[in-house]
Amino acid sequence: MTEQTASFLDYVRRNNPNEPEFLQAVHEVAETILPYIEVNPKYQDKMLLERMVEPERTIIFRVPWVDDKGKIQVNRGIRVEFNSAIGPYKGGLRFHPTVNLSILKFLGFEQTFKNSLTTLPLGGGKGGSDFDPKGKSDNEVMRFCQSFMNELYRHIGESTDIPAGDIGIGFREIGYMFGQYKKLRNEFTGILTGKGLSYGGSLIRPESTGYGLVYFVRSMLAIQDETLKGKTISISGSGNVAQYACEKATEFGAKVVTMSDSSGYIYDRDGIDVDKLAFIMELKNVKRGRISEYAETYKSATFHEGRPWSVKADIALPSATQNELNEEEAKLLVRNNVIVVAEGANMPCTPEAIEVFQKARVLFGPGKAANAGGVATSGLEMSQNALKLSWDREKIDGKLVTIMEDIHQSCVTYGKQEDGFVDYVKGANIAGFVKVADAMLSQGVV
Ligand SMILES: NC(=O)C1=CN([C@@H]2O[C@H](COP(=O)(O)OP(=O)(O)OC[C@H]3O[C@@H](n4cnc5c(N)ncnc54)[C@H](OP(=O)(O)O)[C@@H]3O)[C@@H](O)[C@H]2O)C=CC1
Ligand SMILES: O=C(O)CCC(=O)C(=O)O
Repeated sequence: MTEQTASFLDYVRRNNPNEPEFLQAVHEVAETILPYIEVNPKYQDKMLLERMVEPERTIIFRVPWVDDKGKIQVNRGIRVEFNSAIGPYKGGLRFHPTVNLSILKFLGFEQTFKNSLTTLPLGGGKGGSDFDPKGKSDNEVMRFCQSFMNELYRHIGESTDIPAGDIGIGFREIGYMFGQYKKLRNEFTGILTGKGLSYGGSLIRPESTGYGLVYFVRSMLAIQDETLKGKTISISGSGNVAQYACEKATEFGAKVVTMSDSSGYIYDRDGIDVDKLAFIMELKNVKRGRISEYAETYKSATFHEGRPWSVKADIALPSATQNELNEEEAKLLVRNNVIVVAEGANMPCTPEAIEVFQKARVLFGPGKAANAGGVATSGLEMSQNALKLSWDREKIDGKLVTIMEDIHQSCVTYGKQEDGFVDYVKGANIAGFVKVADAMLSQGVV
């Protein structure tokens, strides 16, 4: 680490004590952006990174609700409106007991760069609550979502801030929040993305993060003259991103052998085919069950505690949560000859794990590039809402493919080393930074 980076990180640490995830995300960006600023006079002495690490606004609020026993419960709601230089704040909401300011700030900071990479006019934001939807009845989830929106509605709008889903939020939660917003404002506008098709949602949005991830991996492999056909893939998570990454990878001829949840992972030596994936979708999205039930149903599969990274695979797609793949697990993957690791989740690999991959010359796709297909398709949902029309699947999927290929090209442009190896971390950070920085310079000190 250079002296300049160390001193910048000291400054960020002092201003944001007890926020380890936020500091981790800033560290990764600072290591590539500060040297870039150093050789680009246009960006010097403008305090650009200092401004970018400070959210434009953070809203913290009480979310009281009544459970099915008539008892009053209280959770905390947060929305971090990080950066609006290139468009209105855009980013998901997460409902999970681990949610805190550090996690939402790391997500909002990353989102700013990711949204810039999509080429769409989207600023960065993130929000959520420490509410745990797991084990709650539909009515409890509805009452919580309504209470959450009772405060959030003041701060969002189709040209201001447009939240969406993330961990713990699917169609059900988006629907309840949309309904409450409409009731409070008496207006039908696209203030959330990831909506149901019957009230302004977009085709392909549910599939887009997982599909986009696989399109990105296809581009990474293509520059090595490789394809997905016949590759073995290890995926973590069994939620939205993991499910559709599995679907598209299988369609492209790969064999997905693992999926997981917070209780452990399943290994299916024959691969998770279309029918088995349909079982997982029903299990996770409708029955809200545990992944271990897969191994009770399919003889080719076994259930294990822990995480799937000891399983031999050509490609690893961590798609559950932050810091779910550490240095030791990275070494295991490298020992098993992994050739590509691409992040479906946000920051799933620890900095030490990333170093292991890069030293071993494993192609490593950071989340802000590899999982940008979700927010990009949210941008397409916003366009359709503004135009008051709906595009068909082919059109949206075609745009998603183009966006992911463009993001990949931006990473290559800014990240290709002299020996031809592509440092996707550097490429994604610089490409994301340049557009936001240029807009901030044009708009003055605001
Ligand atoms: N949805 C989207 O469009 C996008 C999502 N992402 C990122 O992708 C990741 C997954 O999101 P998504 O699929 O939407 O979320 P879901 O809620 O649909 O699924 C999350 C999955 O991760 C597992 N998980 C959550 N926390 C942990 C944990 N601490 N340890 C192990 N497993 C865990 C869950 O298991 P369990 O059921 O046991 O909790 C579940 O299988 C997140 O990092 C999110 O930020 C990134 C871009 C867009
Ligand atoms: O679609 C969106 O706005 C949110 C996507 C998201 O939260 C993410 O990219 O991490």
